[in-house]
Amino acid sequence: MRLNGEISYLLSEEEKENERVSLMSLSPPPQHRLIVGYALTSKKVKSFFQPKLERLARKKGIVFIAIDQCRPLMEQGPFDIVLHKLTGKEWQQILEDYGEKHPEVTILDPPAAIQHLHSRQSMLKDVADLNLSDCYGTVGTPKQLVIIKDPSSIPDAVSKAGLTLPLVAKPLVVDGSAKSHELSLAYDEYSLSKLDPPLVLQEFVNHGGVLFKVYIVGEAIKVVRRFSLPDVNKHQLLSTTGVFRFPRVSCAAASADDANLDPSVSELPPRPLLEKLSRELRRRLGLQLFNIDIIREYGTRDRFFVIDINYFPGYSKMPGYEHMFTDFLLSVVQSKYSRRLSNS
Ligand SMILES: Nc1ncnc2c1ncn2[C@@H]1O[C@H](COP(=O)(O)OP(=O)(O)OP(=O)(O)O)[C@@H](O)[C@H]1O
Ligand SMILES: O=P(O)(O)O[C@H]1[C@H](O)[C@@H](O)[C@H](OP(=O)(O)O)[C@@H](OP(=O)(O)O)[C@H]1O
Ligand SMILES: [Mg+2]
Ligand SMILES: [Mg+2]
Repeated sequence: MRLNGEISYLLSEEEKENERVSLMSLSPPPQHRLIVGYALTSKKVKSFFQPKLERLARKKGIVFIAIDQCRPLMEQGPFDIVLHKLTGKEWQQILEDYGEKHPEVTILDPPAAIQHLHSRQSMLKDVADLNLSDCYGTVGTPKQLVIIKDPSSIPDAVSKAGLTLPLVAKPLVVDGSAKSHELSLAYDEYSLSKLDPPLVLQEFVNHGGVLFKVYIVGEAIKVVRRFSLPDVNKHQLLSTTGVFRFPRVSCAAASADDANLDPSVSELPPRPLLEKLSRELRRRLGLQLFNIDIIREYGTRDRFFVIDINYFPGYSKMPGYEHMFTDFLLSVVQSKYSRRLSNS
């Protein structure tokens, strides 16, 4: 938190008392403002800054300031937190330089950690390594294969890797563009050579047409249901050939939370399992702001697969996001200050 635009490293006794009071009430003392600089695409600004977020933030003493990408970041601020979702090496370097020069500023999240989610090859690695299995269930990833080039080699590569059809073809790189979300479903081996690498081929897992999105904001998690692709039965598989593009089903505004669904399909994954998964992924990925797409294998109660992880997703679609997000921003700065207080 800033006091008259200065970094308040050395606190007087009175200031320490103010900080203590504010820590207890989870809001900054009145003369303090929590300054959050943000660098987001215009699409993200529009979806994220809903009036209810702006109102609540104002009430809690949080001020959002747009980072001017045409001016050096070093000349802007001071900020307590930098919130960002931009891609590109240049931006990554700017943020890394800024972080080195301003270690007192929390960068959400570190660019190198976000980078890990920009490739569908590395994205699910930590889930696979985690190999989570406990009394609540198992969490794995679908079998997948990366194809860098040469579409004609795909049928052979797929059969060598022992992948079972149908396969979901996903662009390898996830860079926020519409193209990186253009997915297709391939029903037969021959048609695979029509695909356009670089891509990831992932086994399609039947899951009853319902997907769970687990939104993570620091330590808080919230899970919602979304409609997903319908199951593919044996008959459809044998009688269908070709590669079919499909729209961004899980992103549609309509949620499946209120739909009248088969409980064996729609029952949320056990909370302790999701908490463990989220905690572990936060630690392994080094990220605080992401969501996980998870499905339950049809016909099972407790076999789950993570199919996608998104950095700084569409939080405004999550009920109550304004509370979760503002509490998180305050807690980030307050835990930083309580550490400083205990060291002073
Ligand atoms: N392995 C799979 N098995 C079954 N369905 C899948 C699988 N992979 C993807 N899907 C379906 O395709 C949809 C899109 O896949 P995915 O989430 O990987 O793409 P995305 O473009 O990254 O999505 P988002 O908009 O969440 O970023 C999923 O929501 C799900 O309905
Ligand atoms: O919250 P979910 O349903 O997961 O969907 C998000 C996607 O996963 C994100 O990839 C989108 O953000 P980008 O378009 O900035 O990548 C994000 O875009 P948005 O923030 O503009 O809504 C969403 O589409
Ligand atoms: Mg997804
Ligand atoms: Mg995604």
